[in-house]
Amino acid sequence: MKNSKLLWNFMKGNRLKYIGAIVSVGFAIFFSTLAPLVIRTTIDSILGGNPMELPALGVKVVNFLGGKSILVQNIWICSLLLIIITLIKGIFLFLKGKWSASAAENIAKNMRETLYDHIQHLPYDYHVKCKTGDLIQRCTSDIDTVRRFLAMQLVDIGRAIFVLIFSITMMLSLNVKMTLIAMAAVPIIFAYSFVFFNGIKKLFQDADESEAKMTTALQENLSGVRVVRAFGRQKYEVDKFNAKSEEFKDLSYKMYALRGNYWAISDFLCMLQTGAVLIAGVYLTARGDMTLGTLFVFTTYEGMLLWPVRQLGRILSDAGKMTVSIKRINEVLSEKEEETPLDAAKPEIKGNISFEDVYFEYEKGVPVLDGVSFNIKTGETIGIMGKTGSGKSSLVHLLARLYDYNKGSIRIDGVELKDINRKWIRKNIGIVLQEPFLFSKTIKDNISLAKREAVDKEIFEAANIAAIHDVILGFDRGYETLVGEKGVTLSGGQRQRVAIARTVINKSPILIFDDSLSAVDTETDRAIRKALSKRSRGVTTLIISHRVSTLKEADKIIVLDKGKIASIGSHEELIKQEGLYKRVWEIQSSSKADYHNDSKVS
Ligand SMILES: Nc1ncnc2c1ncn2[C@@H]1O[C@H](COP(=O)(O)OP(=O)(O)OP(=O)(O)O)[C@@H](O)[C@H]1O
Repeated sequence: MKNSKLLWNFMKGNRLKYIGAIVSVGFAIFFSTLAPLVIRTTIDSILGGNPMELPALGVKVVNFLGGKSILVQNIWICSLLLIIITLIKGIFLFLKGKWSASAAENIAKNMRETLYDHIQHLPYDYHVKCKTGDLIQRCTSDIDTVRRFLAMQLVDIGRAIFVLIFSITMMLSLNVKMTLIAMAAVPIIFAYSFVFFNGIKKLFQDADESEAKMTTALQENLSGVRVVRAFGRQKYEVDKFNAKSEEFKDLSYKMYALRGNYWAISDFLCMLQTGAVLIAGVYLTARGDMTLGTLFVFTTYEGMLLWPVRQLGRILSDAGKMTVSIKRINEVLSEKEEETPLDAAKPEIKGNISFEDVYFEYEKGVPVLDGVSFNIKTGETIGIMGKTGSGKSSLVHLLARLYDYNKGSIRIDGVELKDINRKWIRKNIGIVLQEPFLFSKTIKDNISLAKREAVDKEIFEAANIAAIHDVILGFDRGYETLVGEKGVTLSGGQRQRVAIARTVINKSPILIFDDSLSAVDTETDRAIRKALSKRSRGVTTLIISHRVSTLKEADKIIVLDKGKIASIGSHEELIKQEGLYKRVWEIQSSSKADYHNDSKVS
């Protein structure tokens, strides 16, 4: 019910077109059923000597054309009438096709855009947890299933109903006994078709799923090609893909074999039905109980009837498939969007940050941050260190309102973070994520992503700060170099630096680097930090790193342990205390000494 309501809502603005398409199909079927009647009258009454057996409207048409005597002398008028009827039918079929296709395309476009827009506004957590492949399938093939149903099958249901109504009414008015014979196998064919397509639906679904598995294997292989090569897993990957391909082939074969059987058996049933009409019709005509023209009408109507009856089962089972797709689309649309109250504050952000007893959990009862309190003044640089999983990324994600904290308080320049507009806060906080994603665009487009109006000078300045300007100029196409899918044409360190340039271009009052200098060497790391501190005076900077050399110049370093602050202080203060920071410093400075000693030796 919820799903049909959703479909009905999406049809808004196109409902009239649909009604027009169904009415047109009704007219087309009406004219299709008229044609055999014209032939019947021509055979029986104009060429033959039988009296005219026509409804009042038919009599009026004959009189309009000049009466029976004129028609006998000008038989071409009957042919002309047939041509006109076929032409009118053609016009209505054209209108049906035009309106239903246009309505279906509009509805599909509407659905696609609504879904895409909705996905853009879903919480970050949804995207972290959802399966991307599945979401893509909902936005593409599920919408296409709905589109195909609306474009063809919905109108086909109307067509089948009109064919049944018109032909049965006409046949009943001509000969009741023959009508019963003509309809005898119809319920059987319909029931067989319905049961068959309902049964094969499961196979359709299995084949669909198997195809999705095959595509996923292919997509994973292509994305992870480097891992595959590095671990020499080509044979394993080929075998895995072949197994999926084999499974898909078997299911598809089974499906086509079953469908082949269905069409053969239903063809046979239809032949039997047509044969029965012919035999009974010839018998009745020979006995003089029925005219030759009426026999012609019955055989023609029989042909018209059987095709939609056979299709109706398929249409109804496809309607089931469409319902599944609509349900899957509805599931995404029912997900709650990130709240952005219109009255949320948009204060001037200077960069004072305070955490007070902050508690945060992803899953109920499993604290990720607990009792976290600290203050940062505008322009300070804060380092964050901690073992993996200690909550460093979660802490900075809270600042960007990618998640909301459960207890405690986070204030930016004295304003509670939860009261600040999400878009506003994200506009004022530049964050370089741990795994930066670059779009398949030019380097220039990637850097100016958050500031479309940026001029070359600003782009170059940002690239200079990120120590990537000279590297970019070294590429044949410079800033116009295209970044491949997920930035594969760039090295890890180059990708990180482009991501840094993309963030610093915006001159946000708060900058966050989530372990985003890990893939660059210590020299470049130092150069970037130096350039940043020169350009970003007054900017509050948070740097997450496992490298003491990156953190030691920070005003304050926060050491996190299992979601709690283990210690906080400057480099000088922390190396005097026992704890993680001191241990890491000792390990890293001794390995540095080893490295230098080794260098000297070599
Ligand atoms: N979206 C999520 N849903 C559920 N749990 C999560 C989610 N993201 C992180 N976690 C869990 O929260 C804890 C803290 O993760 P977080 O990424 O903040 O750690 P981290 O200190 O940044 O680690 P690393 O140094 O490896 O990046 C971990 O136990 C992690 O498994």
